[in-house]
This record gives sequence, structure tokens and C-alpha cells, in this order.
Amino acid sequence: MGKLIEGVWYDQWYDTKQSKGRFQREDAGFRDHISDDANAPFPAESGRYHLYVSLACPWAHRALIFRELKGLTDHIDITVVCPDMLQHGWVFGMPEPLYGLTKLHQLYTKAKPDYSGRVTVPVLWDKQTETIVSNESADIIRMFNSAFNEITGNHDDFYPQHLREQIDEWNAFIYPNVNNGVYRCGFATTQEAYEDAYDDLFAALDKIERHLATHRYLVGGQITEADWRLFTTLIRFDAVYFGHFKCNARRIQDYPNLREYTKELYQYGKVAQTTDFYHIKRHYYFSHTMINPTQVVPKGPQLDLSSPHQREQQVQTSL
Ligand SMILES: N[C@@H](CCC(=O)N[C@@H](CS)C(=O)NCC(=O)O)C(=O)O
Repeated sequence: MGKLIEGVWYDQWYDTKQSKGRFQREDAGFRDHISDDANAPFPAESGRYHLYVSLACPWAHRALIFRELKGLTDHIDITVVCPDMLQHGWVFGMPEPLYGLTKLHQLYTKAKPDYSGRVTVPVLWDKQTETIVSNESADIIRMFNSAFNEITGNHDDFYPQHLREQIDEWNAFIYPNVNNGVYRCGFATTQEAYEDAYDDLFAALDKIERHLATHRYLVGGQITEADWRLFTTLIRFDAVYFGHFKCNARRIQDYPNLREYTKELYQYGKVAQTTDFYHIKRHYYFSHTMINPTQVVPKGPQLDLSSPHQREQQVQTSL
């Protein structure tokens, strides 16, 4: 694990000394946008963009899910990095297809030779101008949601105008407390920082559990972006965050509504095929050697994600 400083790679762990042991996620460095306007700098075009992902990473998983749901698999190719992220950061098992690079940080310096910052997935690459359009999953899923609609003919909308305010509210609550909340637990280097993050996380999950007792989804009776953003953390929770990140007040299995909701989303469309528990467990347990120095990866837990979910009955009985 490391970062680029003025284009040079340094192998270093997150610095939590300045923040009293608290993990603080860096903002993404590339924030451009693909648009459905043909004259935009990055216009939507079939075959022009390439997505670099890790199957382990919850942020990259959002992008993979939207690529599937929005019918983009024939229009945007992907490269999957190795689950092991060690001294070189994210690396490719085989040289990646566009330039034969072996490490993801080489792609960042190809886009910006003096880049400073962390080298993260997902990365949305423009083959034409040979640069990174965006390495921010929150932006990438918005682009996938609408920019390619004319090309794919898929007009499913996970961020509909009339629900935007409520979706944004849930996102603003779920990001610090849940999505990043599990990392705030796992990467904390002081007891106090860990306990604060843990309390925030379980207060948030308890609140979402109560909400899901009377609402099938987070917002508006339909699956939205807010659900998919929550899902990629929930699906990793029992396998990784509960043990490895010490998020162990309760498992998702112990929350009846969250458990069935997670199953419903997992069973939706081709979402199960975007979820890879080998990569998920291997990445976290093998890469974070300061948390798990033996690099032993647990065999369990055994999860039942495929039995029919009970969401209809659950929501009806509590109304
Ligand atoms: N804000 C980014 C965060 C992405 C992110 O932090 N990805 C992690 C993988 S789960 C990563 O690549 N970490 C490498 C590092 O921090 O060095 C997004 O949502 O796209």
C-alpha cells in the first residue's frame, strides 16, 4: 500500500498521526465527467472508455453494478486488478490490455506524470485522450446512470429527479457512518478513534434497520442509487468488516430487515455475478498486514444469499 508523490511511488501506510488515530479518506484526484453532449470534452461513445476495478473494493463494486444494470457491458470494457495490494499498491495479474502496464500507479502517471495522491480503484479511463476521466465512484455511477442512455437504449433511472433530495440525504448519512464508517473502525490506530467510529456505525445500521421495517427500499418504493451505495458495504460486512475491521456488535445476519434487503439486492439482475467473495476476503485479509500479519484468510462465514428473500412479507407485516 502506498502513494504517489510528484509522480514517484512510495510504499507507505495511511498516516493517522496528525488525526489522533482517525482514518481520513483522501478526496479523489480526477473529477471529470462523461456527458451525453457530443461536443463535451468526454462525450459518451461506445468502446471509448475503459474501467479499472478491483472485485474486492466496495467503491469499484458500485461502478461494476451500474455497468451491468445499465447495459454497458458491451460498451465499456473492464480490467480487474489482483486482490493482493501490497508494496506496489494495486497490480495487474497479467499486463493490462491497453498499454501492457503491470501496476495501477503507472496508469496514474501516464495520465498525469507529476501526480500526487493515493492510487485507488475504480478508474475510468479515456482511450482517446489517454487520461483518467474520474477516479470517484460516486461520480462514475451518475455518469453510467444517464450519459449512455441513447447508446444503450436503457433508460432505467436510479437517480430520478423527484427523489434526488432524499437520495442525497441518505448518501450523506450512509457515506461517513457506514461506507467509510467500516474503514474508520478498521483503520483506526487509537482506541478512542475506533470506538467513535464503531458507535456511529451501529447507530446508523440500527436506524436503517428500523427504516427498512416499513420501507422496502431506502427511498420512494423503488431501488435507487442510495440502495446500491449501501449494498456494496452490506454484502462485505459479515465476511470481512465484522472480523477484520472489528465491526462486531452485530452481523448483517442478525438484522432481519437488513439481511433480507441485502439478499433482495444481491438477487437483483446480474448483481450476484458482480460479487466475488474470493477477491473480497483475499484482498482485505492478505493485504492489510498491519491488521492481520499472518495473512491467513478465514474459510467462513457461510452465507445464505440465494434463498428467497422475505421483503414483501416483512414490510407488509410491519405496516
Ligand atoms: N473516493 C473513492 C475511493 C476509492 C478507494 O479508496 N478505493 C480503495 C479500494 S477499496 C483503494 O483503491 N485504496 C487504495 C489506497 O488507498 O491506497 C471512490 O469512491 O471511488
